[in-house]
Amino acid sequence: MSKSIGDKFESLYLSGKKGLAWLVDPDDVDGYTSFSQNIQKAIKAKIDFFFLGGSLLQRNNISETIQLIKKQCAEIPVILFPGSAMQFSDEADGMLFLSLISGRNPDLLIGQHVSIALELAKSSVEILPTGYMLIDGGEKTAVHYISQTIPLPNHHPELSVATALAGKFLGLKYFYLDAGSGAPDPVSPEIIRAVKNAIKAPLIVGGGLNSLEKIKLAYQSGADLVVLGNAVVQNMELLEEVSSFLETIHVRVN
Ligand SMILES: CC(C)=CCC/C(C)=C/CC/C(C)=C/CC/C(C)=C/COP(=O)(O)OP(=O)(O)O
Ligand SMILES: O=P(O)(O)OC[C@@H](O)CO
Ligand SMILES: [Mg+2]
Repeated sequence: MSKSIGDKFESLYLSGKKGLAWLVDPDDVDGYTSFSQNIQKAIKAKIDFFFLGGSLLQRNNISETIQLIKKQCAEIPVILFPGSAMQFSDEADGMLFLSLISGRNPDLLIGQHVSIALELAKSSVEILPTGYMLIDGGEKTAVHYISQTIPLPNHHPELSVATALAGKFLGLKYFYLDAGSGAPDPVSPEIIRAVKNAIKAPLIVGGGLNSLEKIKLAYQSGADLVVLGNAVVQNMELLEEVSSFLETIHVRVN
């Protein structure tokens, strides 16, 4: 792979272009045929990254899922978005090395990281040090429950800014604002805007982005990379809709 994933994140941030990631839940990967068809749709929609992971995975099929993706497209990077250190595969291109800085659960700030560090050092998986911040999306989501942490309020930007800045001062390079999967309210434009202005670094946004309008608003507020999970499970065509929208703005940017 020519450019590193970190470089790709940086260039989205620096160019003002917008990226799109599809979050694949390995538990949902059942039939080879239907998954293959969806991969084809994702390729056609020119997604930038596959994200792979879940709060609570039931099956041990991460490597198998990566192989299915790689068989059809070796070019689009597969990035682990792990709920725990157990969700590791050295067949991935990269791993969001998430530290849950919105919470005060030491295991998710540093514990899981220690348990996988030696294995990561031996692998060629690219490590992406990421400040992961849960934002209140109006409902308790799986990530809130599993992490046993309290999300940041969705309408109090100073708290999110202070949290993100602390992460930046600790050396984290990328930031992920997540309202939690299937959240009724996505991360608010004011939080996205305030965090982006403060950190001046690549910003990933996800959780509850289930319509083109919500996705556009996230991009316009400062998201460099949007992550879509549940909405795509319901309707694969959303990837194509977002892609068409991105083509129009990319034409305007250049
Ligand atoms: C860096 C290492 C080794 C581990 C990270 C450990 C951390 C900080 C985890 C954060 C807390 C957590 C449980 C995150 C999970 C994030 C994730 C992959 C969510 C995907 O969505 P789901 O919550 O599975 O959605 P569904 O319920 O819709 O499947
Ligand atoms: O499934 P959705 O709501 O798109 O959320 C994606 C991801 O950001 C959750 O961690
Ligand atoms: Mg899941």
